Amino acid sequence: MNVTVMPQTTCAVRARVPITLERARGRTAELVTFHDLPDAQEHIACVLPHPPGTVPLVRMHSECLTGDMLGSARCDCGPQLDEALTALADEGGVLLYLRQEGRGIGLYNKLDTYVLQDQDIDTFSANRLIGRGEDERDYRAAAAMLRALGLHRIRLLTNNPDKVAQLRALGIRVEDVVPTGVHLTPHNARYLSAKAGSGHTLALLKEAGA
Ligand SMILES: Nc1nc2c(ncn2[C@@H]2O[C@H](COP(=O)(O)OP(=O)(O)OP(=O)(O)O)[C@@H](O)[C@H]2O)c(=O)[nH]1
Ligand SMILES: [Zn+2]
Repeated sequence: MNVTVMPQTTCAVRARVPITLERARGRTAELVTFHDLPDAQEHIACVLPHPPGTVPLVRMHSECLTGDMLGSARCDCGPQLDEALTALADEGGVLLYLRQEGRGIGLYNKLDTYVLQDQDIDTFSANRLIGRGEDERDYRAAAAMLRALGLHRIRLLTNNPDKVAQLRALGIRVEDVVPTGVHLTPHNARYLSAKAGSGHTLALLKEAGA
């Protein structure tokens, strides 16, 4: 094994592990692990080199086991992850894969809300009905990871204005916001519609008539 793990007491890079990713056009990325992240979760950064002197593209992707791994059609997470990996393969940048399953409520709770959503309750109201917040995520760990990677200026790939606002409040210079695509299908139309209603910039969704 050729991985050096360096002891640290503040949030810092712990190790960089090269890995070839079929979902990133077969490019080799560095998977970066960290010491002392604020929420003690095992978040990772997936780094693809960007041209020196340019502001890197960053995607903060919240874990969705059902969408990212199983290809669930209920949400747009899987296509968004593929879109991000393809863009990062093309121009370089960083994917922060954040262990914030179910917008922070966890996998089992998310699956419980699916049962409610099948009774015509939207994704945000369903969270409230099980006693949780509509969106429990914060991006302190993401900001710490970016700092540990030496990235203070970024372009952020998202349709979620809250991610931009939180990162800026945490001292990261978000110089540009790059919209993600609108991966609309008959299965996720209600989900995307609820996201648009909660402030996500999904203008194309309206054009698509959902
Ligand atoms: N609680 C809950 N979480 C969900 C549901 N569907 C997907 N998620 C989670 O939502 C997170 C992704 O958040 P989204 O609201 O889809 O998108 P976003 O990350 O806020 O915004 P973008 O950066 O534009 O993609 C992931 O952690 C998913 O696990 C759902 O129905 N209920
Ligand atoms: Zn999802």
